[in-house]
This record gives sequence, structure tokens and C-alpha cells, in this order.
Amino acid sequence: MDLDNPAAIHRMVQLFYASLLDDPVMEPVFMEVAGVHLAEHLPLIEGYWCKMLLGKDTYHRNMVYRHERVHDKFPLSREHFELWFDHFNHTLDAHFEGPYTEKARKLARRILRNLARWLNARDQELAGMAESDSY
Ligand code: HEM
Repeated sequence: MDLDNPAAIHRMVQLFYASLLDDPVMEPVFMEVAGVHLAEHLPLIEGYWCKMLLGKDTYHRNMVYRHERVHDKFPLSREHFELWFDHFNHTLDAHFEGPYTEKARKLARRILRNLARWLNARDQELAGMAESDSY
């Protein structure tokens, strides 16, 4: 099955989150730090991927800002980023194949890298501001 329709994307998000939330390092980030309500969160994630893969008008929020808020409460580490991608990758490997699946893999890797760089650069900037405040 390829990720070329909303039903397949729905299935992918269900499987991906089952895997993520079964991981003792990742689960608390979602359930404790962010306190997500899965009944609201999962449809948003589906909408995001329907937009990214199928070009649908199904996601309008600022996802970077949401990760900044999570990171400010509980710093996301290299381990979190690696685990997130492992779970995503394994979900695709185990259940999906085809050009849209490969597009999803590439997009996820690129977005993940950009997000990690952005949060890192922001940490440095905030640290710099804190330092200059003390003069
Ligand atoms: C270390 C890696 C990641 C972690 C720990 C993580 C965790 C989270 C958490 C806890 C939320 C909920 C935020 C909230 O509602 O307050 C969230 C939202 C979201 N995540 Fe991630 N995420 C990661 C990487 C990614 C990547 C790489 C993508 C996209 C490819 C992504 C897509 C999204 C989207 C679209 C939302 C926003 C949903 C909304 O609008 O409420 N995440 N993430």
C-alpha cells in the first residue's frame, strides 16, 4: 500500500503513533510534557500529512511554534530526534511502499533536520541573550 490516499495516511498515522507511544523515551514527551489529547492530535497529524503528500488544504497551524513550546518545557535531544525518525522509518518499512512512501520518508528527514537545527540555533540565541543580560 502506498501513501497516496487519505485512508492510507490515516492508517500510517495510527501505526506510527502506536509505535511512538510504546517507546518509554517518547511517550512522556507527548502525554506528559505536551499533554496531547490523541483524539484531537491524531487528526491534526493526518491533516498535516495529507497536505504534505497530497497537496490538500488540511493543515493551517504553525507546527514549528508548537515544537518550540514543547522544547521550552522539556529540551528535545538528539536521542528524541533519532527515535522519532526510527519509528517513522520502521512504520513505513513494515507497512507501506511506493513513490509517496519514499516522498514521506524524504520529507520527514528534511523537516526533522530543519526542526532540530532551528531549535538548536534558538537555544544558542537565547543563551547569548542571557549572557549579555548579565553585563
Ligand atoms: C524529536 C522529534 C519530535 C517530537 C518529540 C515531536 C513531538 C511533538 C509533540 C509533543 C507535539 C504536540 C504539541 C502540542 O500539541 O502541544 C507535536 C506536534 C506536531 N508534530 Fe511533532 N515531534 C517531533 C518531530 C516532528 C516532525 C519531524 C514532524 C513532521 C515531519 C512533526 C509533526 C508535527 C505536527 C504537524 C504537529 C502539530 C500538530 C498541531 O497542529 O497541533 N513532528 N510534535
